Amino acid sequence: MLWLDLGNTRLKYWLTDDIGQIVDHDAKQHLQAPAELLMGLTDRFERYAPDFIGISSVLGEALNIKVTETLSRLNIPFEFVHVDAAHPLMRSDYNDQQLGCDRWLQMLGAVDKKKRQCVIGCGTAVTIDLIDHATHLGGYIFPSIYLQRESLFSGTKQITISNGAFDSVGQGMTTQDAVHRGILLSIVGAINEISHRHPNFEVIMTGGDAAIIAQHVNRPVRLRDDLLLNGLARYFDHSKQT
Ligand SMILES: Nc1ncnc2c1ncn2[C@@H]1O[C@H](COP(=O)(O)OP(=O)(O)OP(=O)(O)O)[C@@H](O)[C@H]1O
Ligand SMILES: CC(C)(CO)[C@@H](O)C(=O)NCCC(=O)O
Ligand SMILES: [K+]
Repeated sequence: MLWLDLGNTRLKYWLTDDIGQIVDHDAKQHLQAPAELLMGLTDRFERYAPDFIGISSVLGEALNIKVTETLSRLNIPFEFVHVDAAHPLMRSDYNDQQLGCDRWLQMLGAVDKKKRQCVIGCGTAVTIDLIDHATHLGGYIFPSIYLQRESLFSGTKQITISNGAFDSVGQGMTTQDAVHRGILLSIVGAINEISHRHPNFEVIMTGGDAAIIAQHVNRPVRLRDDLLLNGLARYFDHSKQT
């Protein structure tokens, strides 16, 4: 199988064998040209001769059409995930026309009907979602630490910070520190507040920035890097059976 995650910043792919083991995986910036990037990867994909391609995309109709055109040339069946708010593994009252499928798949990959869970995705946006015994209760969306820094940079004259490390939530004494620490605190503080309001929820974090953020969260955090892939496998396994 070939699994694709078309995110706002990066395209990720996983090639898995018959027993679900990952045989190849990569993540690449697509610079809003995912179809062109996929074209360059087709040789690699064809070498493994996957029998199916499952796709998560949050890129919108126009780019999805281009991706469809590119994938059609491979002569391998493929399918885009559609959010199903009444999925047997997890129901949701969130507006299913709006819920991002990466966000939904991360939850589907994590959901456990015996638990209360808080699933946090740390990509281009940070998403925080609450799930109570396999019912999605809704959530929050924040700009990532990098998007927040870019917005300060572009919206002010005196803040010219465009790089540096996000490594502390203590107050800063320089612009550099105040910016990085303020931004990191906005996300860490929100997570701490949400987990304070929902004390019995297991906190699960995934995505490129999860480790940076998790360090400062004052609750035990389970870091997982397989949630979206697991969600894709669960989604297509179920759709094959029905
Ligand atoms: N402006 C930036 N400068 C440096 N690194 C960035 C910037 N924007 C994003 N990143 C990196 O991108 C990664 C984002 O995490 P992740 O891989 O989960 O999401 P993504 O692939 O970028 O987002 P999406 O899935 O929405 O495309 C992080 O590792 C972060 O360090
Ligand atoms: C929130 C992001 C950007 C996270 O990648 C994506 O899931 C998305 O575009 N969602 C649509 C908005 C929503 O989930 O309500
Ligand atoms: K947008």
